[in-house]
Amino acid sequence: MAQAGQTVGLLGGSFDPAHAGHAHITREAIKRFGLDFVWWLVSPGNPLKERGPAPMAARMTRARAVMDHPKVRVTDLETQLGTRYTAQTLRALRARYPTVNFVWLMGADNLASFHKWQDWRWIMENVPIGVLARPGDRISARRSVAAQAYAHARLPGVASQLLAREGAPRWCYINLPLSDASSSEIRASGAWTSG
Ligand SMILES: Nc1ncnc2c1ncn2[C@@H]1O[C@H](COP(=O)(O)OP(=O)(O)OP(=O)(O)O)[C@@H](O)[C@H]1O
Ligand SMILES: O=C(O)c1ccc[n+]([C@@H]2O[C@H](COP(=O)([O-])O)[C@@H](O)[C@H]2O)c1
Repeated sequence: MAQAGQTVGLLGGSFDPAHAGHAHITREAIKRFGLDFVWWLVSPGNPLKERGPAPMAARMTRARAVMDHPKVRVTDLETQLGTRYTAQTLRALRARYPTVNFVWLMGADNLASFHKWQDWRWIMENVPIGVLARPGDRISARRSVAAQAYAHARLPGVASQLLAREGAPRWCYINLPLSDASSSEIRASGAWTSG
């Protein structure tokens, strides 16, 4: 799926359902971080969420309809690898694709709670992280435990093109036109049947 030396952004999510906000941040990440590809990792289930998501097949089908782009692959890699926690997924992907430069991508809401993730310091130390602005979370994310603990590793937004090549620990917060799309709102509206 990728060749030696290429840069691949990983956007993990429940995608329950995928929406225009996911497509928007993916296109922005490709441009701003200069990525060769982005792989969407459609999660078997977020370890921190109690409610199970809609069936995998339905989420994959919807994700492919929302994100049709030559540089983006919608994958069930976490199901294939048997991993649920991001640190485990990243270890497994690095072992499987040792010559690919991975970048973890996430919305600002996830930086705000990143210090609750399993082995979050290992992730910071080993994989560059691109953080995409999201309405409501811009300030809390930049003041978060992870942002403060790794303030020294922050790459300014104007230098975002370097993120994938510079090596960890390195994270970069980018401002972008905001999208207020969210899966929970779509579920609450009744437009998507959850599992
Ligand atoms: N509108 C958005 N702007 C910026 N980032 C987003 C947006 N929507 C989702 N993301 C990011 O995309 C990734 C996957 O998101 P996820 O599948 O959890 O969707 P969600 O809309 O956040 O779902 P929920 O509302 O159920 O929490 C996360 O890193 C999340 O922060
Ligand atoms: O590894 C963890 O501890 C962890 C905790 C919460 C979320 N994640 C990952 O973050 C991504 C976004 O999750 P979600 O449920 O907000 O779509 C998805 O890939 C999850 O597996 C990972």
